[in-house]
Amino acid sequence: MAIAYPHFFVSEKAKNLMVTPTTTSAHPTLTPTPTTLSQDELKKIAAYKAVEFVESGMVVGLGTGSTAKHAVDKIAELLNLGKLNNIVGIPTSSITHEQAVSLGIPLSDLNKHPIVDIAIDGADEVDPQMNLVKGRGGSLLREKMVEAASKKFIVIVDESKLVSHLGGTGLAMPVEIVPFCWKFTLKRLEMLFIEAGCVGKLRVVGKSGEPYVTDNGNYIIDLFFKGDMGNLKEASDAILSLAGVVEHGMFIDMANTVIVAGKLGVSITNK
Ligand SMILES: O=C(CO)[C@H](O)[C@H](O)COP(=O)(O)O
Repeated sequence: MAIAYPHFFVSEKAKNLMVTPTTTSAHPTLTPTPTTLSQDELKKIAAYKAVEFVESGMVVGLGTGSTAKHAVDKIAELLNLGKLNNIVGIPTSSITHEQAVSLGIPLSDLNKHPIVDIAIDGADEVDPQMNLVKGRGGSLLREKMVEAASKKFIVIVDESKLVSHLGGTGLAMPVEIVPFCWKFTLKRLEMLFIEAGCVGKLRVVGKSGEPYVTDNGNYIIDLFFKGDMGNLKEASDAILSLAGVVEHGMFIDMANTVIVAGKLGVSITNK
């Protein structure tokens, strides 16, 4: 269950950073009446705020999803206006690659740029310790590679993504696996969390029943928990210990900054 913001998560430090509806000068183009903001407008506010941290000459990890898309759009806009220069983007998925190419953002990869100055990406869940679930959009592996290589990883979310603990929403915790004998891997994943009533489902494309295939040619098993999956680090280690698992969608202790846009304003929390 998503936790209503700002009853938790917004630290005193973050509260001081909240942009109230009256501080229009801080966001001259981003402050319509807060009560009328849609979820997508909140995503855009968080994304635009994150782009303020991007400086000319930086190598920038470009996230994936409907929130990160706004950040990519904004970076392109600032490049076109000459307000940012010499940016190199490292896309975290083929879809973001396509978006960035269409907008004229110069791109590279981790082979050529192994150190990323800043990465900006959305998340599916954010807990009070700034741990994340990512990958409901299917790009968790490249996202994790790029974000692990980043000096600063900024997470951008609307307030609906805030949770008290990961996996407790009953929504999917994605695991990328190799296609070979995927049913066997699915069963082994379920067995790891049998006490938490874990059910795994192969992600499929629409109603076709065809497996969803990631940018890396793999499948995704979505894990659903009835109970608590327990200690995150232990859960992570257990999942990664299974042969056939490529990566999972828990991003533990990776985010440096979380920007949350909610009806009351924007909070920025740094680790
Ligand atoms: O992890 C992701 C994609 O793999 C996305 O960041 C996550 O799913 C959030 O997406 P959105 O911004 O559309 O809510």
